[in-house]
Amino acid sequence: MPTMLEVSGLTHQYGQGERAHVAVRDLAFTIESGQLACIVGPSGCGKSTLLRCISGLIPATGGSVRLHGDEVSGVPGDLAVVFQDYSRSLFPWLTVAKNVEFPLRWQKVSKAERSQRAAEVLESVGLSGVGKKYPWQLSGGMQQRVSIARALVSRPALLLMDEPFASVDAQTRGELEDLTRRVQRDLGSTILLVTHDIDESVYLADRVLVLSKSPASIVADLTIDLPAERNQITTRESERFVSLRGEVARLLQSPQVQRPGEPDPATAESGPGTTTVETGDTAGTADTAEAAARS
Ligand SMILES: Nc1ncnc2c1ncn2[C@@H]1O[C@H](COP(=O)(O)OP(=O)(O)OP(=O)(O)O)[C@@H](O)[C@H]1O
Repeated sequence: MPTMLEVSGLTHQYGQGERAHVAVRDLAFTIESGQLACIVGPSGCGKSTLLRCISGLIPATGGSVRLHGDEVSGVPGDLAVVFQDYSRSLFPWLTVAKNVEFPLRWQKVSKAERSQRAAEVLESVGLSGVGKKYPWQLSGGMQQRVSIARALVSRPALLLMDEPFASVDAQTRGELEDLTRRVQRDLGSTILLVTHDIDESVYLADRVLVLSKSPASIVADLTIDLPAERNQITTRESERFVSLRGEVARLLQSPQVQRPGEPDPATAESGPGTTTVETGDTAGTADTAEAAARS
């Protein structure tokens, strides 16, 4: 599979001088075309900052982001983002169909094609027949489906999702997870999704990237070798799922998972023997990090 996203040495620092805060440091990873990768990391570690840099909303202060080989220096036309807060991202004065068509207004697409594509994509997220309603007439889960449809209507090369299911109830969350995997499979979408939820990351992903605490760096890059067909009950009960979930949880909780040269404050006095995990080069880090987590 060709590389869709290449992040190299990515650093982002907010502010200058005494107020400077490095949110992400020297991140490097690639996402292949058609892959669904999840990012998990502790609260405040820099996940949203990473997505903002990838989407071109804020510039990297170091390193680079490439989308299908082109350097990202502003918001790329073929990238879409789904945010957690659907109620603030949909326009309440536009119908569902007009919300979904909205991104096509900047493309050379006729009015007839706009409405046809909106209808198709609404059908693909299980919302055919609601195009004439307004967002506020729909449930939260349905509104988030509209947001996903709107993101997909322009057939983006990369779909970024920032905690997309954090504001819906558990059952709707499961339905939206399955929808996301179906969309990835049916449309061949490349998806990078940030979540706080370890189970969700394992259930959804082909790969899970585990970030360190702030400033974020990659401490593990796990391949999720579960069968492609997933089921909310049987997959989550499977031995492999439970094992992978434990692996991610151990990585996240491990006090040993520190950046090189930055000892864990809790063990700083212990000197040699403090375990560190290489960052930057993601290859092979999972085993090292897991070993750190288990030691
Ligand atoms: N605009 C900003 N100016 C200065 N600092 C910021 C800004 N945005 C974020 N930060 C800081 O950068 C760090 C990373 O923030 P970010 O929102 O990227 O983390 P996150 O992992 O997405 O957090 P959460 O999991 O809580 O959503 C935090 O310490 C945050 O306070």
